[in-house]
Amino acid sequence: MTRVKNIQEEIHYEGFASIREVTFDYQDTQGDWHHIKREVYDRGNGASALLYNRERNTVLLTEQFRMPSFLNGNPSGMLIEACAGKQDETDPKKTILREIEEELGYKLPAVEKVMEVYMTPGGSTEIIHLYLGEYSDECKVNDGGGLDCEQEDIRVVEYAFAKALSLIKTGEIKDAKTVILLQHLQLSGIMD
Ligand SMILES: Nc1nc2c(ncn2[C@@H]2O[C@H](COP(=O)(O)OP(=O)(O)O[C@H]3O[C@H](CO)[C@@H](O)[C@H](O)[C@@H]3O)[C@@H](O)[C@H]2O)c(=O)[nH]1
Ligand SMILES: [Mg+2]
Repeated sequence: MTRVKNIQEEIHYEGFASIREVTFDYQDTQGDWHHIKREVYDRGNGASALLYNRERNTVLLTEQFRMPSFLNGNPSGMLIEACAGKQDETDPKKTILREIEEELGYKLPAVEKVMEVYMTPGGSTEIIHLYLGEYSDECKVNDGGGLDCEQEDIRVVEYAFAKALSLIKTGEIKDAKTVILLQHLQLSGIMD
C-alpha cells in the first residue's frame, strides 16, 4: 500500500530544467499522515563513464568549468569529471557512447554498466547511469572537447590511475560520480 497520496504539482519554473512545488500527504512509519510540501529540481537523467586503459594504467577524464561549483566554494570553477551527459535518448547506453565520442573523441565498441545512482535525492529527480569502458588509441576518432554549438569547453585529461586516486584524497577531484567510478574501478581489481 502506498504511503503517498493526493500528490499535487505546480510548476514554478520551466526552462533547461524545471522546478516544481509538490504537495502530498505522507504516512510515516508510525502510521500518522502529514501534509508535506517539497521543491523538486528536474533536469532529466544522465549517464557517465570512466574510461580506462589497462596497458598504460591510465584513465581518461574531462576538465570543465561548472558554474554551480564556482558559486559554492570552487575558486576556479574547474572540475575534473568522468565523461557525462544529459540523457537525451531513451537508452542511457546510447547517450554515453555518444558523449564519449563528443567529449573524449573515442568511439568505443562497448561499455559496461556498473550501477545507477540518485545524486541528490533530497532535491533533484536525477538518476545517473554509470559505466566503465576500455579505451585504446585505435578507438580515437577526434580530439573531443564537446560541441561548439552547446558552448562546451572541455579539456580531455589522461591521468595515471594512481594519480587520479590520489586527487580524490587531495580534494582536487570532488565530483561525486567521478569519485564513485574511480573507487569502483579500484575495487573491481580490473587495473591490478
Ligand atoms: N541553455 C542552457 N544550457 C545549459 C544549461 N545548463 C547546461 N547547459 C548546457 O547543456 C549541455 C549539457 O551537456 P551534457 O554533456 O549533456 O551534460 P552535462 O552538463 O555534462 O551533465 C552531465 O553531468 C552532470 C553533472 O554531473 C549531470 O548532472 C548530468 O546528468 C549529466 O550526467 C552543455 O552544453 C551545457 O552547457 C542551462 O541552464 N541552459
Ligand atoms: Mg557533459
